[in-house]
Amino acid sequence: MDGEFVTGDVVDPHGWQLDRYAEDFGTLFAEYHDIKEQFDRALKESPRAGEIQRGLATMLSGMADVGVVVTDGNGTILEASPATTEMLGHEPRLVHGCPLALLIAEADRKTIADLVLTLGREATDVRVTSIVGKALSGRVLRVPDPEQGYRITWLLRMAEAAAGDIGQRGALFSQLYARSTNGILVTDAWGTILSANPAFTKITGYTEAEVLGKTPRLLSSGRHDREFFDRMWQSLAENGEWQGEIWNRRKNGEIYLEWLHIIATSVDRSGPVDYIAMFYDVGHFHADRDRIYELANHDSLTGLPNRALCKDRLQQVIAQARRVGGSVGLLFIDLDRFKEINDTLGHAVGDQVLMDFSWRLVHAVRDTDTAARLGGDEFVVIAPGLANEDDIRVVAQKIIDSLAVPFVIDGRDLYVGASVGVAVYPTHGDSADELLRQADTAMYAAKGGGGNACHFFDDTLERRRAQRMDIEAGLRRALAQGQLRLVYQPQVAAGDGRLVGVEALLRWDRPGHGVVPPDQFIPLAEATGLILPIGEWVLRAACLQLAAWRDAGLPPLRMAVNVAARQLNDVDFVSRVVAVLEETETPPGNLELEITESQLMEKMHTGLDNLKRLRELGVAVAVDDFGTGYSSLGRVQSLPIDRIKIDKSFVADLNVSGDSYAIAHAIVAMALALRLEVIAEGVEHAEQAHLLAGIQCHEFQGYLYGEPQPPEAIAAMLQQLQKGQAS
Ligand SMILES: Nc1nc2c(ncn2[C@@H]2O[C@H](COP(=O)(O)O[C@H]3[C@@H](O)[C@H](n4cnc5c(=O)[nH]c(N)nc54)O[C@@H]3COP(=O)(O)O)[C@@H](O)[C@H]2O)c(=O)[nH]1
Repeated sequence: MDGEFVTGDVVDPHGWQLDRYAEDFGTLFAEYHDIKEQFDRALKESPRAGEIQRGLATMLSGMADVGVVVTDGNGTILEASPATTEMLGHEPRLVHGCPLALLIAEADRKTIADLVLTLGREATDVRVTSIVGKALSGRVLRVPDPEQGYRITWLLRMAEAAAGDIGQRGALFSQLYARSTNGILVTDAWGTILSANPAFTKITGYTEAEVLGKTPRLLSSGRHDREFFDRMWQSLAENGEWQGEIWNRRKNGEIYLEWLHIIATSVDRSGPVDYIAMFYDVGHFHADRDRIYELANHDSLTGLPNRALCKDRLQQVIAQARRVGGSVGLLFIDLDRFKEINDTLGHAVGDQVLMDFSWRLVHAVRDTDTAARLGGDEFVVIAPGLANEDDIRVVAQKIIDSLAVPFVIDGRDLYVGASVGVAVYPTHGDSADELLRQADTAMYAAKGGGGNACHFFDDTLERRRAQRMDIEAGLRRALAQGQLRLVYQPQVAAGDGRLVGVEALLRWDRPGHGVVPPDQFIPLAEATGLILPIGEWVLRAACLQLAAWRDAGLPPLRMAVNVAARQLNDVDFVSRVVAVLEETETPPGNLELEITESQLMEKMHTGLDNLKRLRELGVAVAVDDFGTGYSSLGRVQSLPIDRIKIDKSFVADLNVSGDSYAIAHAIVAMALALRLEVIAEGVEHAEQAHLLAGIQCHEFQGYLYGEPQPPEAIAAMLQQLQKGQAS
């Protein structure tokens, strides 16, 4: 009867209907029941059925720690006691009809098979590991059976922990298995779930009991196609493992993403393998990752792509254009007067303007274009396929026009403009960096022309940009290497030509370039912010010079120092000036700050506030280049100033019947009315001085009285003055 079940079905213990051991648990369960029913029927039909059942029942009852498994001569399980559940990973009723070898770990299956084939009448000791990793030790008995030839009774016990290291390690692994936050699932070679740990339940919502005997397919989300699983199985077959992200479905229907690592446990690839699947829910990692990606690639204020993503997109569209011989238009946008808004109304208002503008920008361009914020008030638009100058100008004009309507923030109408620089791939550059640089250069040209305009890149701009960069780099070194110095131009009283003050004027002794005049580098220093350290250096150097003359016993002198807009609007300006005055022991009344009329015409809250505070401290304020900015009388009246400097352009062509004379006259009259002092600059000829004195101009400055000169020359003049006063 070997190999033949009582009903006539052929049951091979080593090839036990494996093809029927279907993946699907339902089928599997049905098969077990089929077999069990057949066995039960066979028992009922047997004349000794009652005796057998009674014997089994007696033997199996009350053996809580000893598992008893009865197999036929082929090793097919006929009966199993309740205690085997934990050892073999299945309830006794589920293992009926199953070859015992299949419930034993791969490595020990041969031991079981050999025992079944060779077992004599003597009891034999056995030590194996079950499929669910339980170390088992016990005794095997061959019991004669008149009907079946013989039966084999396996008396199994879980191996004691004291049995050695393996036991201890087993205990550790058990803990790991039970307490791991990773879900762990063990399946046999056919995917039947043999065990699942508590974390599995926590993640999927299924208890172990609910999944035992089923396949992992019950977790399927349906999101992966056949190729996905083909690749997984291929990797398992070739490498013995697979890992990756997989969408699965929880018991409550929710789909989630897990990181899954499957290991094939077979050492010997020739036989069937078991699989251990370990996984964890990576949903929250993904949420974090998405957030990190968002932060890394998008501007947090406007939500637009940031510089990094912009560059990435630009590289992509350039690569695409290169492949198909296409083009890419790049528009570099810088807001005009934005800084003023930021400085005067604060950053919250500035931020609102930037947010509103980004919205307008996105709506001014096509969906296929990318609008990005590079930082500050700099934006770009990447327009794939755009190369024609007219077409690009249309886009640029739309952007400029979008700003025609004011931003209404906190009930205030705020107007900003836009300077747009354009560079085109491949005409102006063939890399993202180059194109961005060229468009930036073109933007500067648009801004230099007064703003609210579009300018295309050309080679002249590139040369000018290179020059600018050269000056900027040189200027940084100049400050550090002491290449800056001050010269001083006399200011004299109109009545007697007495020296009353000097204007400190900056010079840069640039190695290899000679003396660089300030108007060649001050605008750049302002644009780059270098004016702040440079301006502070000038202020300190001028005050130190005053101290040196004072220490030399020379009479006190007014020192006029030019202040750039950026300095004046710096919130720390007052404290910096005060610190220098204290440090150099300069009386505030000896210092005069020169600001241009155009600076005063700008709406500068911080700047005006700074001036007021400094005047309260005793520092004088003069308005430079007066007459060029068309200030109204009312405006001048409200300003915290002491002196007006008539611009040298009016002085240059002064004659009694000319416009300049009329303007100079009006300026002096206004100044006198407002009780302001007046100094005329650029006085080169005695005739000019004569005419200016005639209209009651108080002081003169110009080549007629002395060019800007080194401190020693001024010291000599002061000595003369001293002598004159003494005699
Ligand atoms: N922010 C700062 N600006 C500064 C500083 N030092 C100078 N400057 C500004 O640079 C501009 C050019 O200055 P500079 O080349 O020194 O020219 C000055 C005089 O040399 C020139 N001048 C004086 N008298 C005459 C004259 O009779 N004829 C004539 N053609 N030129 C003359 O005028 C310049 C002084 O101008 P102003 O300041 O307006 O009184 C100039 O705008 C400087 O302000 C600095 O440290 N910081």
